[in-house]
Amino acid sequence: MKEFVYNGQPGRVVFGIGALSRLGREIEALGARRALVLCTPEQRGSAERVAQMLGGKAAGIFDRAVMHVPIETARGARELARKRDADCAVAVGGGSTTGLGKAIALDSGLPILAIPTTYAGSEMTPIYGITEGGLKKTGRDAKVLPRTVIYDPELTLTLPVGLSVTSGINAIAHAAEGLYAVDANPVMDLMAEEGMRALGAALPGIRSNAQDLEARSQALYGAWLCGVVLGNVGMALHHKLCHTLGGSFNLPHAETHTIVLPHALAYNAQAAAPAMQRIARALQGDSAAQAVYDLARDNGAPVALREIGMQAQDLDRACGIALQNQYPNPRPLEKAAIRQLLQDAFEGRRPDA
Ligand SMILES: NC(=O)C1=CN([C@@H]2O[C@H](COP(=O)(O)OP(=O)(O)OC[C@H]3O[C@@H](n4cnc5c(N)ncnc54)[C@H](O)[C@@H]3O)[C@@H](O)[C@H]2O)C=CC1
Ligand SMILES: O=C(O)/C=C\C(=O)CC(=O)O
Repeated sequence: MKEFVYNGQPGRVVFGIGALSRLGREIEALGARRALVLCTPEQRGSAERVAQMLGGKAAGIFDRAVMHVPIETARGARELARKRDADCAVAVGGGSTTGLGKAIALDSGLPILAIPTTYAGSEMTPIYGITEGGLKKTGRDAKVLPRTVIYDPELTLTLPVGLSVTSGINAIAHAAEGLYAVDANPVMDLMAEEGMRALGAALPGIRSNAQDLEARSQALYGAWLCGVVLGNVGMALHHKLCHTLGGSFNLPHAETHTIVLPHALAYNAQAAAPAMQRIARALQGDSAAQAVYDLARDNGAPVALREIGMQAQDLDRACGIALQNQYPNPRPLEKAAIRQLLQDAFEGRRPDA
């Protein structure tokens, strides 16, 4: 076995159908008295329910979370937290809402209680992202890691099937790249494989019945494990490509991950063979790249960048940006091969192996 370093990350997880009912006790355990509730405009109803459960401990609702945390939104939320004398942020929603909570925590150190409603996994990471002047900056800081996470599968029943599938594959991407990360370790490998297995089994169940609570529970459990992997080890080519396509071409986050992952895995297939075997085993396929592609296609997800708004004339520029500030990757980044990868993803070709 290779030498490795494992950093345990503090954080309390409460998991189960109906777990939201424990909110009051969890706020008390954090020692909080005034919690600011965060959400997207679309999830205002869930935030109101949460605020009602908090009763006198609710410091208000900030309902302007959007993707990639624009600095103006972060400033608005920080200002409201100060005005209302909040000593805790409760983020109810997906990665955008958790990300807003992180922007507050980064500034003030306020603890976050996260209630995830997608499979993005941000609640398990010390990674934050803030967008200013059209540029998204990401970083790691222990103080943005949520202190408590309540996973209640009932809250995911309303997540549309399409987004459930792509968000689940966003989570799978964290685990897949964690297996070939420069700082991979055997503990994260176990979580990565189990997380992918749970999601790979759950997504077809959700597709056939979005109200299937057992499938929803499996998916959320898988998302948790995959999020832990993202929070513990570094990411590689796939995440770099998705950050390029999302950040510079405004492509939707989960869909972009879903489309790019098979091609990033095909690119790394020879250089990271043991990781590929584990991914294929977890998803019950013969090849990692094809198994991810089939999971997306067979469950109605987009498989081509051109389906989600990418323009053919932007592929050269995307390739150029992806080659700058490279993340460590098992196979060196070769310009012609990366350009071909983007072409394949643009057209939605099923990888050969
Ligand atoms: N820092 C980190 O570790 C990570 C950050 N992210 C960030 O998170 C953002 C993407 O987060 P996502 O969760 O993919 O999307 P999101 O949080 O933007 O949610 C997408 C849409 O789905 C709605 N929604 C969420 N849960 C729902 C539910 N249960 N029922 C009905 N509607 C629901 C939201 O209101 C929103 O309109 C990106 O900005 C990405 O960069 C994603 C993963 C990890
Ligand atoms: O952009 C961020 O907030 C940081 C990480 C991610 O979005 C992870 C991902 O690409 O899913």
